[in-house]
Amino acid sequence: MNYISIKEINSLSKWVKQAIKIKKNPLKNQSLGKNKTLGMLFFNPSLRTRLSTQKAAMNLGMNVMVMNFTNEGWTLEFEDGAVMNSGASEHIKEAAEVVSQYCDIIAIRAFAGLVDKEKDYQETVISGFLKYATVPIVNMESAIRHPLQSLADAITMEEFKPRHKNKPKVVLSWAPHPKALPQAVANSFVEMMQMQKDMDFVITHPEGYELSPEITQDCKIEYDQNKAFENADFVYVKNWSNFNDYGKVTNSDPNWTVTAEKMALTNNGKFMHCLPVRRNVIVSDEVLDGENSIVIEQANNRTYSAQLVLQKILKKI
Ligand SMILES: NCCC[C@H](NC(=O)CCC(=O)O)C(=O)O
Ligand SMILES: NC(=O)OP(=O)(O)O
Repeated sequence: MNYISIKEINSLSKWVKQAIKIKKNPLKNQSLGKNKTLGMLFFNPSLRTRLSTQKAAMNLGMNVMVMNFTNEGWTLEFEDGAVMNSGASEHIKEAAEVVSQYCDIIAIRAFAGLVDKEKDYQETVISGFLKYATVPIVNMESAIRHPLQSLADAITMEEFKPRHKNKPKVVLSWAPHPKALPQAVANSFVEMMQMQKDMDFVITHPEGYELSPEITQDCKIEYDQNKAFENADFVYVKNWSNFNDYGKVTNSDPNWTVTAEKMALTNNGKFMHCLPVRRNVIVSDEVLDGENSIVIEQANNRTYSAQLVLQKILKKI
């Protein structure tokens, strides 16, 4: 079993319940991972993913090895048949086979390069590991998906959803950012929301900032952010760079920053963000520090999302 996309989950509501159960007693399965090794490979920086996944593995009694490829690993080649006479020192074929001998599970973080859309949306790095590794692979944010994050988001919404309402309203809102960021978090959030049975979902972003239509499918899009916020129970905020004008920042309109005035349009809505977040660019201090901000608990749930995934894989190996 691999965990590459949230679509791998057969019943989201069951998984969320299981994760909440783990949260109540995280050390219950301490012998499950005994003498098993998790290898965590990072091609990009991380705080939450690195520590929460390591924590989850430790809760299961696993050994953990972490490697940063950004400045410590050989530059890898992913193309079959490549003549390796320039930058890359090692082919994914050897690298993945070798790491598989040291680890029982390999977890990988490799963001989109945001230059070559086709390459990013083909998931070159994670596909290379899937092809050549001989052990299960866990996605810790690939070019186009962040399924450990969206599982944690689903857990968080289950904990905080208003009990009196049978169909909470959830808004995914784009917000400005100075740098070009991947679409992965937004893509996985959309895919997770499509699996929710009893939630109203709307995406809001400036015109031209549409995510991949293959991801959003028939999701409702509202270009007026204020309208989208009306009566929302959850506001999930995230910047992404342009998918059509690929990887470009074509809009940095501060009117899209989430402020207390905008949150006042909601149904006492909760504010969510995967973090790290740029204060007073994505969201005002007032909202982020306010009582409806659930970002810290959301980050806490990353441990139980990762623990559930590792637990399921360990039971199968
Ligand atoms: N894993 C959570 C988000 C990671 C990444 N954010 C970032 O790179 C933010 C960096 C900055 O704000 O400088 C993203 O958007 O996919
Ligand atoms: N939310 C998240 O994935 O955070 P990190 O990038 O710090 O791991």
